[in-house]
Amino acid sequence: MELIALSLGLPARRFSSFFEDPTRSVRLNHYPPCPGPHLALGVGRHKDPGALTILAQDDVGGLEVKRKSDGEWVRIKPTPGAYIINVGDILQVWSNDVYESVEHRVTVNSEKERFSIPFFFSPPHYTMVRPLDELTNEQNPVKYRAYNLGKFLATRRQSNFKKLDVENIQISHFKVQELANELDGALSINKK
Ligand SMILES: O=C(O)CCC(=O)C(=O)O
Ligand SMILES: [Fe+2]
Repeated sequence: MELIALSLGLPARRFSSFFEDPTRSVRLNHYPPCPGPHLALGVGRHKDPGALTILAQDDVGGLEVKRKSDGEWVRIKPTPGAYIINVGDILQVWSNDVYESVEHRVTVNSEKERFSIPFFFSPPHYTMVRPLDELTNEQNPVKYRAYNLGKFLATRRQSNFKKLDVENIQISHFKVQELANELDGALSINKK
C-alpha cells in the first residue's frame, strides 16, 4: 500500500489509518475437474470489492482477466513462487480511476483439480469509501459518490458468484456521471 501511495504522488503512509483495524479474509478455493468445462465457470466474472487481493495459486491455471482494449478474456499463466496482486474496487475509488479494479473469472478443465488461495485486504466495514481529496480538484472532479463498505459488501454477498452473467452491485453504480445520466433520463421522462 505504501508503494501504491507513492505512485499516486501521496506520502507513503497515506493509507495507514485505513488499515489500523483492517478487514482481512482468506478464501480456500477448490475447483474439481469438470466433465463439461465449456458449460461452466469456476467463478463467474467479477471485480474484487476490497482494496487489494493477494492470490496464491497452484500450477494448473484457469484465472482470466478481461483486457480493457478489446474486452477479450486473457489467461494468467501461473508463475511458480509468485503471488498475483489484484487491485480491487476500493483502490479504484480512492484513486478516482487512476487505478482500475480488473474484471476476472475462473475457468475449469476436465483433467486436473485446481486450488487457489486469495487473501483479501480492506479497511473496516464502517469506512465510507470516496475518492481522496488530494487526487481530485476542479480539473479532475470527484467521480464517485461515497459509499459505506459494509453495506456494499452485504448487498454484493447476496448475488456474487452466481455462475450467470448477472449484474450485481458495482462501484459504477456510485459513479457521478452515471447518476447524472439517470437523473437526466428521469427528467426527460417527466417532461414527456
Ligand atoms: O481462483 C482464482 O484464481 C481467483 C478466485 C477469485 O477471483 C476470488 O476468489 O475472488
Ligand atoms: Fe476475485
